[in-house]
Amino acid sequence: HKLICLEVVGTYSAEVRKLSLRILDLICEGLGVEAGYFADELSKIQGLVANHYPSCPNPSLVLGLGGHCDPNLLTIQQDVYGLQIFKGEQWVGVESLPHAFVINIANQLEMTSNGKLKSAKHRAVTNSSIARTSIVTFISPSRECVIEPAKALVSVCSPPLFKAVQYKEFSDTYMAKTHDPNSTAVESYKFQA
Ligand SMILES: O=C(O)CCC(=O)C(=O)O
Ligand SMILES: [Fe+2]
Repeated sequence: HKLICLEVVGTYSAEVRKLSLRILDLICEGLGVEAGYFADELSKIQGLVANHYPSCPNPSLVLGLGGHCDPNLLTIQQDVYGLQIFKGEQWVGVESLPHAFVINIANQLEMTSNGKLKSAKHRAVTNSSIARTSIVTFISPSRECVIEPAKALVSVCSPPLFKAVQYKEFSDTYMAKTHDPNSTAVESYKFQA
């Protein structure tokens, strides 16, 4: 079983990587940033997480995973009902489409795009009848990578909104702020207006 699983995970991860790089190139095109901008250090690390949420007798009292934005660059997960995004000041369920992926913009896309893209706040709710497993891929910068707004998006009229920071420092700030209701890691690297 172990060997089969390794093979499946390997194939899945390689395909998800290709998809991610394609999506990132489309994002470059949309932003007006040179193709391949995210292809090296900014997307170097790929992580795979399986979250398992047992069924819960009282879903209104128990969240699967509390509201958060992901610290990495781009998150790709297979679509299973239970994911919600915070939109228009309320939690909205993500419609479940068979064979579709959900793509979440994460913190590093917000900072590199100079705020043009916003990290999506999301959470997972539990369900009283069925258990749920979500398979989530995190595309992240290398720890040494310096994150800053892309030069192509910065000008006199559009000054940088975020300070440059090494991803390992950002990650430590993110961890330190996980239970801070008043500010986020991204906010701590914003230039004060
Ligand atoms: O299980 C889910 O649908 C959400 C998982 C998630 O947001 C995460 O692992 O960061
Ligand atoms: Fe997440």
